[in-house]
Formats: sequence, structure tokens, C-alpha cells
Amino acid sequence: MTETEDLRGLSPFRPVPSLVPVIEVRNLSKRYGGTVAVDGLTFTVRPGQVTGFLGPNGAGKSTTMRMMLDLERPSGGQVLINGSRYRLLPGPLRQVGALLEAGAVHPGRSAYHHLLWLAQSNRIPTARVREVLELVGLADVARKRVKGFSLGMGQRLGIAAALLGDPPVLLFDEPVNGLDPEGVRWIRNLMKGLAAEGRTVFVSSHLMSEMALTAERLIVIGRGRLLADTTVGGFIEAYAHSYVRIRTPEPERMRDALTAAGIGVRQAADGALETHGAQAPEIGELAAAHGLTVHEVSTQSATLEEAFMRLTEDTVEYRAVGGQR
Ligand SMILES: Nc1ncnc2c1ncn2[C@@H]1O[C@H](COP(=O)(O)OP(=O)(O)OP(=O)(O)O)[C@@H](O)[C@H]1O
Repeated sequence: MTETEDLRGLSPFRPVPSLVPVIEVRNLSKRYGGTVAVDGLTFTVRPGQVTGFLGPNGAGKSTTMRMMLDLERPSGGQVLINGSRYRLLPGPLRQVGALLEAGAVHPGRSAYHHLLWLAQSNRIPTARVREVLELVGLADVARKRVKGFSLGMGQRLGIAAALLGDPPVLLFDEPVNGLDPEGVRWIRNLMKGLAAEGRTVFVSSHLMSEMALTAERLIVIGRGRLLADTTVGGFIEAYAHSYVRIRTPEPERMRDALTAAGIGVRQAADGALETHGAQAPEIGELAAAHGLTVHEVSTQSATLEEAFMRLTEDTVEYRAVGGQR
């Protein structure tokens, strides 16, 4: 079939209407032999915002997403998308778009023909293929064979496929892996834009810092279990504690003044003092009251990456030498 040919007898393309596009995960579990990959997960993903799905390597993110799409059978529990199991959804590509892994494309095919094949097998009009190629910035290379594509181009093609049916629910598994900063920013903005249109956008990552820029809500898992289901703001408040850093030529006197005021203090490797028990203005006033010279009193925020590491450190899977799990 050529680009100009079209599917005949199709009504104009319209996405399947869905009142509330939600993903409901209920007591979901998956065992592989002795390995418990997913362990009793329950959470809901709602529309209008990007929900980040976070966890260290091996936490069970991909397994959960595969179960959402009925690519794996749960050992227990279930996932409902728009109130139904994925495989029972009518016109699934028009209801759920997914980017699971890059490279699942016939390498000899062009981007255009890959998408055309998908469109035809899902009764989506050919005109939509051009639209999504434009949308992801691949229109100029649409006729090139996929085997010559860079990682970033492959990711864009996967996203084009996910968007083909204009679905209200989108799942992306590690979409920014291996991309350059421009590609990362593009995907971030695309996801935010899709959520702003009222879609349900669920995106996995093991990078807290990236998710903090992209998502409004977070589902955090470790060893298959739910660790947090919260907003990004709530996560920062709960886990990313700040402290005050003090540099002074009189550290001993400063330490004594802080201790006498009931403020815990410890010395950092570079000789600065760090305290978690007080705000910077209080420390400045304490120093002034004791006639102490200070060169620095600054509030330091713990990074989200540190907070995430603390939350998940007990749950990081053991890796044998050589990277084997
Ligand atoms: N097909 C499989 N057979 C056996 N074990 C599996 C299979 N798929 C996943 N696992 C195991 O299930 C656990 C969860 O893996 P999963 O790939 O879901 O984690 P993840 O959070 O997506 O990790 P990553 O960030 O590394 O992709 C791991 O212990 C993994 O080795």
C-alpha cells in the first residue's frame, strides 16, 4: 500500500470517548518462580497530570506495566483501565497508548510503514500516520529504514505509535533512557502537554530528579511493594530534609553555643558545621549574641535524588559482580 492510498469505508477518525480515563491497580502481584517481582500493589492513576512511577532497578516497574497491558498474567489481583481489563477494551490502541521498549520494530521497515501497518491493523485512518510523524518530529525521515535510526529517533517512533490512536491513557516505560538533554526535554514537555489535555499519563523512571521535573504525582515502589503514593510536593516535604551549613573561624565556640541552645550539630568533612535543628536566621542571631564571626550561614536542601535513595536503599536489589541480578 502506498502513502496516498487510504482505508475505505472508515468513518472520520475519532478517539473513543472515555468519561474518566483512570488506571486502577488492585492488590497486584507477580511471581516468577521464587522471585516476587510485584507484591500486592494497590494504587490509582488519574487524568490531567503526569504520574511518575519510580523505583530502583528491579523494583517491578516494567512487570507492573506489562500486566497493565495484559502482556503478563498477574499471580494475583488485577488492573482495570477505564473500568475494564486491557484485553477486553474495544479498540485498545484508541484507548491506551504505550511505549514499553525501544526497538520492537521490524528493522527493514520505514517509520512510515511501521506506523501504517499499526494504523491499518487497528482501523485508524492513514492520515493519522502523517499527523503523528509531524508531532514527534520524524516527518523528514519517515521513509528511512528504522535500522538506521538513533536511539532518540527510535524513542520518537515508539511515542508516535503510542499516540497513533489519540488515546486518553498513555503508559511510558523509561522513555528518556539514553536520550540527550534535548530529547529528554522534548519528552518531558510532550508528557506535560498530554496531561494538560486531560489525559492519564503514567511514566516509569529510576531517576527521581527527572520525575520531579515532569510529574505532579508519584507512585514509588521497592521490591515490588508500594513505598509512596503522593504528590511531588508531598514527597519533597516528607523525605528531602534541609539543613543549615555554617562556616566560621571559631568552630569550637560555635559548636558550644549551638549545643548550649539545644541545637544538634556535626562537622562536615571540609570543616564546616551542619545542623538540622534550626533555621538560618536563628543561627545568625545566636552567632551575633555570642560575638562570633561567621563566614557562611546557608540553608542546604537535600536533593530529591538523595531522598529517593534513602527511601529505597533497603529495597535495592542485590546485584552480583558482572551486573547479574
Ligand atoms: N520474565 C521474567 N522472568 C523472571 N524474572 C523476571 C522476569 N521479568 C522480571 N523479572 C524479575 O522481576 C523483578 C522486577 O523486574 P522489573 O523488570 O519489573 O523491574 P524494573 O523496576 O522495571 O527494573 P528496571 O528499572 O531495571 O527495568 C526483578 O527481580 C527481575 O529480575
